[in-house]
Amino acid sequence: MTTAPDQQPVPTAPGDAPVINVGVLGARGRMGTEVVKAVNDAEDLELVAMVDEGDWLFGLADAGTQVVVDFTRPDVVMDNIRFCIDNNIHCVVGTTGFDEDRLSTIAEWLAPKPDVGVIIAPNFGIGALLLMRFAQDAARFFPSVEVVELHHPNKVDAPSGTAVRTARLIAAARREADMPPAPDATTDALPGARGADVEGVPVHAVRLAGLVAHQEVLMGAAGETLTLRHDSYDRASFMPGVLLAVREIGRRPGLTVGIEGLLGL
Ligand SMILES: NC(=O)C1=CN([C@@H]2O[C@H](COP(=O)(O)OP(=O)(O)OC[C@H]3O[C@@H](n4cnc5c(N)ncnc54)[C@H](O)[C@@H]3O)[C@@H](O)[C@H]2O)C=CC1
Ligand SMILES: O=C(O)C1=N[C@H](C(=O)O)C[C@H](O)C1
Repeated sequence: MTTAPDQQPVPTAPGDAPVINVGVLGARGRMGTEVVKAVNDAEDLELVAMVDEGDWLFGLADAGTQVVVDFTRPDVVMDNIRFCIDNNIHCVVGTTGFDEDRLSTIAEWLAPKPDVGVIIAPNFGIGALLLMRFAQDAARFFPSVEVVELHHPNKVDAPSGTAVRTARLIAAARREADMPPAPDATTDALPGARGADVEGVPVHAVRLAGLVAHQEVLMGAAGETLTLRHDSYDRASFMPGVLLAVREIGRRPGLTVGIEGLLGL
């Protein structure tokens, strides 16, 4: 403990840094449960609120939450972010479902709140982020590209947020290199057979018992292919990235998309 100027005791972490009060939204879900464990294990973080469906959001503010971690559902996450911004609570968001419209709306909400931060991260896994970077770098060398994401069967959205972001990054790299559309002579296909079209990159979603979160990027050129693959076998793989975002968000007001910048990638 240290003493603040108003003589209120302020808990401190080892090294005398102030402890960060964390609230978890979606605390009873697969990711939320893991975040609760990770926060409880971190000496510099204090778990002050666990909120799930049906609970009162004001519990977060009442508990003195400084940073919320949201792993809920695409259909409720915008309301949660709005609540956090209105209550001057930083928000680290792993929930999927963000398009340009949603990001612009959040930026508008943040405009009158220059001290509040929102980090939206399609994936907190270091390996997944590296895969995205490698795919971006390799994109201009291969005329053909397809993204395949593979997940547990309880996932509500498809394709995954990570796959959409990966495809968009690849598409941007291809545009920058003035590449033509990938060769594909298909004129006759059952609907869905060629996957979803994300800015010209086909994205395929597999749902399979036994899986957690996996992604492949397949690239092809004359006589060769390159396969990049990442596997999250356990949700613990996302926790270092989540905790990094929680610790950093106070220094990053405004809207941040992806944690690549926090990792120096
Ligand atoms: N960015 C990343 O690295 C990762 C993102 N995700 C994403 O996180 C989200 C959650 O994934 P899971 O934990 O697997 O789902 P889940 O279904 O296990 O958990 C979601 C939880 O949110 C709760 N919830 C629903 N509405 C709520 C509300 N209005 N307020 C508070 N809680 C509410 C549910 O009751 C449930 O406990 C998904 O969008 C998923 O794609 C998942 C893994 C990693
Ligand atoms: O629902 C999941 O499990 C995951 N969701 C995120 C996504 O949609 O990209 C991240 C990771 O793939 C796990």
